[in-house]
Order: sequence, then C-alpha cells, then structure tokens
Amino acid sequence: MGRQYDLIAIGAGSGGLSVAERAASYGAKVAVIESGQLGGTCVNVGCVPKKIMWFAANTAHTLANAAGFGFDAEVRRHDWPTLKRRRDAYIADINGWYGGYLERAGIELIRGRARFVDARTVEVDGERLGARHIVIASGGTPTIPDIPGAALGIDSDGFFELEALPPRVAIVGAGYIAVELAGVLAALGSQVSLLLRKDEPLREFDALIREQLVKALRADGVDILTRTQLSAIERLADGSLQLTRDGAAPLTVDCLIWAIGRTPQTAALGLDSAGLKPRADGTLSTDSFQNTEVPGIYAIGDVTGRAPLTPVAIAAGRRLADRLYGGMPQRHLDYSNIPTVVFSHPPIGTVGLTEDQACEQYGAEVRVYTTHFTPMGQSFSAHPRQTAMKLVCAGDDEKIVGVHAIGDGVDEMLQGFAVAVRMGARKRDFDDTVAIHPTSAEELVTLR
Ligand SMILES: Cc1cc2nc3c(=O)[nH]c(=O)nc-3n(C[C@H](O)[C@H](O)[C@H](O)COP(=O)(O)OP(=O)(O)OC[C@H]3O[C@@H](n4cnc5c(N)ncnc54)[C@H](O)[C@@H]3O)c2cc1C
Ligand SMILES: NC(=O)c1ccc[n+]([C@@H]2O[C@H](COP(=O)([O-])OP(=O)(O)OC[C@H]3O[C@@H](n4cnc5c(N)ncnc54)[C@H](O)[C@@H]3O)[C@@H](O)[C@H]2O)c1
Repeated sequence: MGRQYDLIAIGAGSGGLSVAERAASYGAKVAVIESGQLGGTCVNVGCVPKKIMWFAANTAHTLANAAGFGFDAEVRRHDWPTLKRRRDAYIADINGWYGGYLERAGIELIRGRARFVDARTVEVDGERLGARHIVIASGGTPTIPDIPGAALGIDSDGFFELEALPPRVAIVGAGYIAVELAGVLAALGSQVSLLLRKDEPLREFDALIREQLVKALRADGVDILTRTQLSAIERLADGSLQLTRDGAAPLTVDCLIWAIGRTPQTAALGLDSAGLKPRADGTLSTDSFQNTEVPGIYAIGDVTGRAPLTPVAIAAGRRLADRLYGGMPQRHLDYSNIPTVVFSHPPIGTVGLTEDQACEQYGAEVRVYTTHFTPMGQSFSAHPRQTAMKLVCAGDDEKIVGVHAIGDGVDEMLQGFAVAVRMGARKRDFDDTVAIHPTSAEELVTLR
C-alpha cells in the first residue's frame, strides 16, 4: 500500500510548494514530489534569473544615459561570466533556503518523478505513495518546433546557461519571453533580431502598449522581422547558424532562441491510470475550484493553461488548501483582473480589459483616457524613452475596467492600481485622489 499522506503535490514549483505549505499549516500530512530543482521554473529558469538580467540591462541603460546628468563615465566592458556567476549563486541560496523551509514546515520532500498508479496512488522510483488529495502542479517546459535543425537553437532554459554574450541573436516568438530576452540582450550589446510570425509582439495586449513597445524595441536596435517563419537551421563551418526563412534571404546568427510558448508537463504523468485526460495541448482542465474531472485530483499553475504566472499558481494553491483543510468550502481563485508586468525596456504593466475587449463587452459605453509623455528622468537621455498610459472605463459611472501602461517605473506602479480596479474604482475615485508629484504615476489620477 505504501506511505500514506493527506495531500501529495506533484512538483515543488510555485504552485506545489504553496499548496503544500498552506495544507501543512492546517496540520495535514503532506508530501511534495520533485524531479528537478526546488522552486520550479520561477526560481531556477524563470522570474528570478530573468529579473536579475533585467536589472543588469537597466544598469546598462542608466550608464548609457549618465552623460546627460553630467557624469564623465566610461564603461570599458561588461563581464557576462561575473553576472552569471553571481546570478547562479543567488539562485543556489534560494534553493538551499527552500530545503530548510520544507523541513521547518513539516513537509516531506520526495525526490524523483511521479507517475499515477491510480487516482489515489502515485509511484516514484518504484515506491508507491497514497493520498486522499493529489495536486498536479507539474508546470511546463519550453516548446521547440519540429523543423530540421531546431535543436541547434536554445530555449529560455538554455539562455540562462549561456557562458558569454552572443554577438548576433535571433529570437523567435512574440510573447513575454521573446520580448524580455530581446530587451536584455540588446541592452547588454547583442545585435538582436526578433522573428514574428505575424505583425506585432504581445498581440493580446492593448494596442497602445504594442505600438509603444515596437517603438522602444526599435530604438534599442532590435530588428523586428514580421511575417517571418523559419523552415530549417544549419550549423556553418565557422560555428554560426544559418536560418532558412520562408520567402526571404537566410539569416546568419551566433545564437537562436526559441520563445514560442511552453508545453505542459503532463505526458509522463500516467494520467490514464488515474482516469484523467488532458486537452489536446496537454493542459488539464479544472473548474473554478481547481478540481479536475476526477474527484480528489486537482491541478494548479501552468499545467492548467490559465494565466501562467507565479502569483497565480501560488494563489490557486493557497486557496485550494484553505478549501480542503481550512474550513473555507467556497474559497477559490478569481481569475479576473490579474495584474501582469512584462519586464521589457521600458516595462509594461497591465490589468483588466484592453480597449478592444471592453468595447466587445460593453459596446458604446466604453470611454478611454490616454497620455504619452517623456518622463522627467528620461529628458536627460540622448534617446528619451516615452511613457504611455491608458485607462479604459465602462458605463455611466465610468468604472475602471482596464489600466495599461508602458514606461519607466510602471512595473512597481501597477500593483496598487490593481487593488483599485479589483475594488471597483470609478474614474472619479482616481480624479479625487491627490497626486504624488513629480512622478509618472500621477498621470493616472490626472487624466482628462
Ligand atoms: C523565462 C521565464 C520568465 C518568467 N518570468 C515570470 C515573471 O516575471 N513573473 C511571473 O509571474 N511569472 C513568470 N514566469 C512564469 C512562471 O515561472 C510560472 O508561471 C510558474 O513557475 C508556474 O509555477 P508552477 O508551479 O505551475 O510550475 P513550475 O514552477 O514549472 O513547477 C513545476 C515543477 O514540477 C516538477 N515536475 C514536473 N513533472 C514532475 C513529475 N512527474 N514528478 C515530479 N516533479 C515534476 C518540475 O521539475 C518543476 O519543478 C516566467 C517563466 C519563464 C520560463
Ligand atoms: N513577466 C512575466 O510575468 C513573464 C515572463 C515570461 C513568461 N511569463 C509567462 O510564461 C508564459 C510563457 O511565455 P512565452 O513567451 O514562452 O509564451 P507566450 O505564450 O507568452 O508567447 C508565445 C509566443 O510565441 C508565438 N508562437 C507560437 N508558436 C510559434 C511558432 N511556431 N513560430 C513563431 N512564433 C510562435 C505565439 O504567437 C506567442 O506570441 C507566458 O504566457 C507568461 O504567462 C511571464
């Protein structure tokens, strides 16, 4: 029969650790099974190392603008290996901390790959473990297309393994990762080409954001190649890569990065044995309480395909444990109005509906307020980066249904505005809020 638990989480990433910790805090006997590094994607090959690279890129921008403030600063070079070594050490510290934290929380960590035997049992390295509740939090891995030579490229995991800055890089994709890596590499000195299947990056974002982002990427020297599809990749004698494009001349680069989305890790879970069937794209469908179609089996985080962000996985995990053990039978995550930031240069912050989505939902009742300006700090730069903001309001009382911003500081600005949107703020509430001067944020409460 094997060891028995109240709850088993498959995956020690953002979701698995959160549900485990909260369940254990209520006194449940909990095990977490992890085949890789503690902390999962976010800590090891996602948010954390990415943000460190973003800070490095910001520093490059600050240094480039220093002359505008009177500094006679000359940067001779950037040492990539130093940055990588310090970044890796920072992450190793977090991994170590997680080990101690699981012990302190009374959670049993089981190393290895879990596979269902039946709906109440999983097997890890031949050992069977049973639980009344099993939470699938197995996340995803980067998708690589099926074209000749695709394996010559790397993905975001490979990006974090790079030992040197590649001089010429092609990034394929138009989502968060493509945009963020393009900004980092361009700032640190690579010649970057961004290869889009369609016309614009971040197609699900508000039009104002997309337009400004394209301008910012171009200003930073990123070559945006639209309507571009690769059909083959070959290694040339000098070690560079030749990318064959449909209907255009080949492109030669030193590094190719695939950033075309992520594939959920469900194929090797033995879902059949538990009576579960994933969707065609491998994600698991859940109801609003994170229940899969098999009672006692739940899914949270990226594996569900819904808003694949760390705080979403954490929030879903904690709420699920509150529901199962905390005496809160209706507790669940509201997936509307989830704020999100793209760590581009400058960053993007957005919450709620885009203008197009609002028009679809509310028709003629939508009213929009926008602003473009050069923030004060940028006025001293040789190439000032613009800030743009949009409030999307609906109904007679102008309820704020969307806030969209791109510009320096919006990454830190958005969280508070997300609280206001969640609380149902009206435009007049924004207008009645005294501004903080001089900031960029004050524009959002002074829009006419
Ligand atoms: C480059 C990059 C940058 C990102 N930046 C951000 C950001 O800035 N902000 C943000 O909010 N989100 C960001 N994300 C997304 C974020 O990392 C994910 O949404 C989050 O990690 C999802 O958590 P999860 O628990 O669902 O899965 P994961 O964190 O992926 O954890 C799943 C874990 O399950 C393990 N596992 C899988 N199968 C098994 C098995 N059979 N047995 C045992 N263990 C198994 C895996 O090894 C993994 O550790 C980024 C992602 C990437 C790739
Ligand atoms: N700042 C953040 O919060 C952050 C940062 C990175 C990642 N993430 C999360 O991780 C998820 C995964 O990121 P991602 O950028 O890999 O995925 P994504 O879903 O954001 O973007 C994938 C992009 O690749 C394009 N694409 C798909 N197939 C393609 C192909 N064959 N050729 C060319 N383009 C193709 C899609 O049109 C899309 O634009 C994101 O959706 C996001 O939720 C968040």
